[in-house]
Amino acid sequence: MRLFQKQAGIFIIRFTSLGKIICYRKLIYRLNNKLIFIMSRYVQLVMGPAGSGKSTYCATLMTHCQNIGRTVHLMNLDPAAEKFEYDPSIDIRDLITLEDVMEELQYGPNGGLIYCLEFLLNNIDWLEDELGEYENDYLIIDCPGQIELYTHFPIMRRICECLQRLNFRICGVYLLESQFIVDKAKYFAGVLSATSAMVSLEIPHINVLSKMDLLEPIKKKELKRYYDPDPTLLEEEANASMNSKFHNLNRAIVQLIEDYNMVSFIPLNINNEDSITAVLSHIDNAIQYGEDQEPKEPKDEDFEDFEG
Ligand SMILES: Nc1nc2c(ncn2[C@@H]2O[C@H](COP(=O)(O)OP(=O)(O)OP(=O)(O)O)[C@@H](O)[C@H]2O)c(=O)[nH]1
Ligand SMILES: [Mg+2]
Repeated sequence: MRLFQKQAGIFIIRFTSLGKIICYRKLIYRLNNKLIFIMSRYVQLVMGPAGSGKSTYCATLMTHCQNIGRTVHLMNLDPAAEKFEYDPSIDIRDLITLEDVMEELQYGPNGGLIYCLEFLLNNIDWLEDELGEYENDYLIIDCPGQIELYTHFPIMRRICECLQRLNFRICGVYLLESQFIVDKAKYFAGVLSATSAMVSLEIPHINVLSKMDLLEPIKKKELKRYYDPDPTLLEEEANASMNSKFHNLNRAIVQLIEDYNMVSFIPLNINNEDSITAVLSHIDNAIQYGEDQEPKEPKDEDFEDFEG
């Protein structure tokens, strides 16, 4: 028997990292004439370019969370995904698959993917049903690798709005491959794509440098400068290695990076437990995980105390 009775919701107003205001609903339950807040639900939206290591990151986090006793669920948003180390609890392929769209509508892979996600938005009640009203929920969402989904189509934004309506606190986790970042031009390109996702989604956001285990020690040292770099210094270095006609562009990018104050990256070595713990604690901090503990449904023996 369910002991809690849902009573109402109150609206909480918070500021995002961009200084924008977000508003979410917190449920209030009644138990023996006492009103109790129910803890928010949490979600990591794992994004990044194709092949950046999103699915591997999701599997690594699932294993890590199991080891530390945290219950998390995988959700797959990639209609073209083939297989997963962990079975997704929610899977867009149960609604629509890229293969069917390409076969039946003669779409190419990229157009087909956009079609699938727009189909999801047009059937958002399917997603809402799948997400349900579970308490104490923590989801890790594996997203497709097409960055246009986060940058110029409002698809991911609408999915985030749906999650926020259902009381999820979302952290965007944007993966970039560490090998590419040591090249300044690629660093700027990576920062721009991550900034674009952050600005369009307006959710707490962290950048992760993936595949650190593949870097040679000498490159790792070099990369440290990029974790929290001085953009002006980077501009000087980039200018030194680029044609002068790009200098104004470099200046503009550096200005943008400074304005949004988001140049920091967290390195992730999936073979190192401390590295995984560090990434998770940054995310916990961003979504204030565990800040408000949910009242657990009392066991029979505890219940006698409640009744006095
Ligand atoms: N050594 C190493 N390989 C990795 C790591 N992360 C991913 N890979 C490899 O990189 C390739 C791509 O990884 P995925 O996790 O499938 O990347 P993805 O971002 O999910 O790719 P898409 O879904 O196609 O966009 C695979 O061959 C992985 O085994 C990592 O941290 N270390
Ligand atoms: Mg993947």
